[in-house]
Amino acid sequence: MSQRNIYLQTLTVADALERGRTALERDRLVAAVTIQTHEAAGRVTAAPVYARVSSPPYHSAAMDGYAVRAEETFGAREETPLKLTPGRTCFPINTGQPLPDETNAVIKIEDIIQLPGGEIEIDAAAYPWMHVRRIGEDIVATELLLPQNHLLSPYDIGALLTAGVWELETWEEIRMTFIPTGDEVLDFTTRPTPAPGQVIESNSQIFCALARQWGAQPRRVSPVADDPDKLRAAVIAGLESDAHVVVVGAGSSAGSKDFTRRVFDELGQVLAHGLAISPGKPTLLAVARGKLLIGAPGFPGSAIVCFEEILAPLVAWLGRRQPPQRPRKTVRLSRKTPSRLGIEEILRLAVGTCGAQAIATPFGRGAGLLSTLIRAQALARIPAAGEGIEQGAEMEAELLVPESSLERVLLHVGSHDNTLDLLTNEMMGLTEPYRLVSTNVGSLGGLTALKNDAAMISGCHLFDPQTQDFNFPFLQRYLPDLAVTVVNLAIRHQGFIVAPGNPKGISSLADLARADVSFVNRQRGAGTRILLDHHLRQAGIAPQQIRGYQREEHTHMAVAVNVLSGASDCGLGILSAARALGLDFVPLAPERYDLVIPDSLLNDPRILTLLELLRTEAFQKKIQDLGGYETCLTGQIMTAGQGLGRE
Ligand SMILES: Nc1nc2c(c(=O)[nH]1)N[C@H]1C(S)=C(S)[C@@H](COP(=O)(O)OP(=O)(O)OC[C@H]3O[C@@H](n4cnc5c(N)ncnc54)[C@H](O)[C@@H]3O)O[C@H]1N2
Ligand code: MOO
Repeated sequence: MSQRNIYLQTLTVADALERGRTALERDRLVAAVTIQTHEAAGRVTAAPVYARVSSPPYHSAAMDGYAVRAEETFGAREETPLKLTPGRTCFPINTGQPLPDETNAVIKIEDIIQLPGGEIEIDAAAYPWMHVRRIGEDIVATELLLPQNHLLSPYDIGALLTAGVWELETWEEIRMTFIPTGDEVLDFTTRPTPAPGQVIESNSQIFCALARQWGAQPRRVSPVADDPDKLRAAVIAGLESDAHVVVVGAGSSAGSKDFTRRVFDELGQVLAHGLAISPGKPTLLAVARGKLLIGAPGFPGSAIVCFEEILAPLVAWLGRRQPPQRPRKTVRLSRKTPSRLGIEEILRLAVGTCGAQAIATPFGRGAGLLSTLIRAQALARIPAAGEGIEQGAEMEAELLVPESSLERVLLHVGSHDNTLDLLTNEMMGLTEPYRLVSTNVGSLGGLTALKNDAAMISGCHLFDPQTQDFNFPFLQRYLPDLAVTVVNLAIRHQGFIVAPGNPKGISSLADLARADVSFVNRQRGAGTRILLDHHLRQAGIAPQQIRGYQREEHTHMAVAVNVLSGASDCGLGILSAARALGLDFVPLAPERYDLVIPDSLLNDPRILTLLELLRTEAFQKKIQDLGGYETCLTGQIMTAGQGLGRE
C-alpha cells in the first residue's frame, strides 16, 4: 500500500510568505547583472545610477529666432522700438542650438520686425534667460538619477541615455520552471483530444502568462507521469538549472498518486503544506538548494490562487518589485454567501454599476472552473474570521477590469440559452460595446435574483400548463411587487434528442410508450420537465408507460450524453445540445424564451441598446441561423396570456 500524505497544520498566507522570506537568502539567490540601457525598461535597478553628462549639455535656444544680450534690449518698447544688427548685437539661432558667447536670451522670430537693410527691430525688451534652456536645467552630471530597486519605466530609459548612461546594473529576472504532473495530463502542444479520464494541460500557460506580467522569465517542461522517481528527477533538473524557482503542478494534496510532498521532503525543507485559503488550500512551499519550491494544486482555480497569492509576492520580493495590486472598489453583494470559518475564501464576482451602486453577483465557486474567471469583473475575499457575507452587505472587491468599464456591464442572471451567447458577442461588436455577463441559475433562480436586485435582466422560459401561458403566471407568483417588462428573445424548440440517423424512428410522443424505446428525463421543476409532462397529459400518455421516465438528468447536455453513450434512446432537450454531440433532433414543442427586465431599468443605455439590437433584422437572422428557433416575437413586449402568440 502506498504511503499517503498527511497535511501539516493550515497556515495563513501571511505566515507562509513570512516563512518563505525567512528561509530564502535573497542576496545569494538573485544576482545583479549589467545590461544595456536601451533594453532595460521593465527591469529593476540593482544599484544607484548617477548622471554622466548634463542635460542640456550647454545653454541652448528653446525657440527659433535671435540670440541677444538681454541687458542690451532693455529700453525697447512699442513707442521706442530698438534696432539690432545681425552678427553684432543679435545672432540668428534655431531651437536647440548653443547660444553664442555673451548672449543670454532668445527673441522669437515672430516677435521681430525685419527691416529692409537687413537689420531687425524689436518693440519689447528681452529678459535674461528668456527662451533659453540653461546648461544642466534638466540633469546635472554626477547627480543621482535613480536609486536602487527602482522599476525602470520607458521615461527612465530616455533620461538614462540623455545622461550618457549606456548600461546599468539590474537585478536578474526571476527565472521559473513549471513542471506539470499527472498520468492523465496531456501535453497541449500535441493538440490532443482528451479521452475519458484525461485533461489538457493548461496550468503551465496560465503560469507563464502571469509570470511575464510579473517581469519574470517562465519556462515549462513536458508533463511528468505520476511516478516519484520521474518527479524527483524533474525537480532535480529544475534545481540544477539556472531557475530561481521551481513549481510543480498538481499532486500536492492527499491522493494516492500525489507525490509532490514526498519529493520536496526528500530534496529540501517543506515550510508550509496546507494554507487557510480556498481555493488553493493544498499549496506546498519549500526550499531546496537555496531555491524556492512551490507545489501548486492541480485545479486551475486553485493553481491561480497559489500563483497570485503565494508565488507573486515571493517573486516580487526576490526581484525587489512591488507585488501586483488590483484597484479596489466597494460593491454590494447581491446574494448571501456562506463560507467556512477559519479559511479565507476568494469569490469571483460579476460586477456592474447602476448609478453610484456597484452590484456584485457571485459566480459558482468550483476550483475547477475557469469559465467564471473569464467572465468575472472582480474578486473579493471572505475573511477567515467570518462565516460568510450577508445579502446586501458591502464589501471591498479587487477589480480585474478598469473601473470605468463597469457601467457597461449588463448583468444577466437566469436560464442559459445559446441566443444569449449570440447576444453577448453582438453587444461586444457595437461601436460602444457592452459586456453581457451571464450567471446561469435557471429560470426561477433568475426571478429570485431580480427580486434581490442581483440582476439587470433575467432569461426565463417557464410554461404554466394551467393558463397555457409562459412566464407571467410565475412573475405574479414570485415577483408580485416588482414592476417588470417582458421582452421575447426567441421561440425555441424543445425536441427529442436521438442517436444519429434516428435508428429507432422516434417521431412523436406516442413512440415514447413503445417497449423498444428507452427515455431519459429531466429533473422535477425543470422547465423542460414541466413541458414534457404537459404534452404527455395532452396526448393521454401515463408516465408509467415510458421506460426510463424515472431516470433524471439536470441539464440538456447530460441528457444528450445519455443518448450518445447509448444508455437511452432519447430524451427531451434543445437542438444545440444534440448538435454539440453530433446527435439528431426531432422537434416536439416550441416554448417562449423571454427576457424579464425591471421597469426601473428601461431607460438604461444598456437595456435600450439590447432592445434595439434584438429588433434588428440582422440579429434575428443570426438567431434563425442557429437552428431550432423562431423569431416572430423577438424584441416584442409580451403581455399576460399571449402564449406563443398563435391561434
Ligand atoms: N482527501 C482530500 N482530497 C483532496 C483535498 C483534501 O484536502 N483532502 N484537497 C482538494 C483540493 S482543495 C484540491 S485544490 C485538489 C488539488 O489536488 P492536487 O494538487 O493533488 O491535484 P490533482 O488531484 O493532481 O489534480 C486536480 C485536477 O487538476 C487537473 N490538473 C492537474 N494538472 C493540471 C494542469 N497542468 N493543467 C490543467 N489541469 C490540471 C487534474 O487532472 C485534476 O482534474 O485536491 C482535492 N482533494
Ligand atoms: O482549495 Mo482547493 O484549492 O479548493 O480546490
